[in-house]
Amino acid sequence: MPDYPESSTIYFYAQTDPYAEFSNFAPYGVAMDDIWWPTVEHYFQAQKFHDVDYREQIRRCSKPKDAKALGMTRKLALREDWEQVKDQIMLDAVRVKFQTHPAPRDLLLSTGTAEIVENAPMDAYWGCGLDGSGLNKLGYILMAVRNKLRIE
Ligand SMILES: Nc1nc(O)c(N)c(N[C@@H]2O[C@H](COP(=O)(O)O)[C@@H](O)[C@H]2O)n1
Repeated sequence: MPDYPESSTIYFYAQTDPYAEFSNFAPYGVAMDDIWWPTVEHYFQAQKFHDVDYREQIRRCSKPKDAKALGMTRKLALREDWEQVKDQIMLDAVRVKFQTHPAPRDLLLSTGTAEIVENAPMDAYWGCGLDGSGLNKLGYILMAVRNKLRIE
């Protein structure tokens, strides 16, 4: 594994690009409260809703992009506390993913102290957005999980 100088930045996004393992769309399942979710994306999108049947419909999607599409619907009400809980939900699921699967964990640890950025053009909250000025919340979560894995 290469070493990364402290100043380098690692970008990830599509499943065909380097570091695709860092994406929530990557095929690494997570067990959350004894339920298995095919990807972090499936779990995250389902948590937007209280409706148990709809959550299960999302869990059963064959592709993460389909899970995301179901999560984007506003035909069903979002849980009222979503804005307050979504960061913690994401952190918990991403942490479980990297605790569960050695391949993405080893890749994450190999990045040293490099900055990690989700290069998502349409997402200025979890990613850096079109002009790079987005909040990159998922990148910060990955860096926090990396720190935690190091001390575990
Ligand atoms: N691969 C991919 N495609 C997109 O279109 C995306 N927006 C993302 N980013 C991920 O989307 C999730 C956030 O969804 P919400 O907008 O909050 O419903 C989150 O997993 C981002 O990492 N990725």
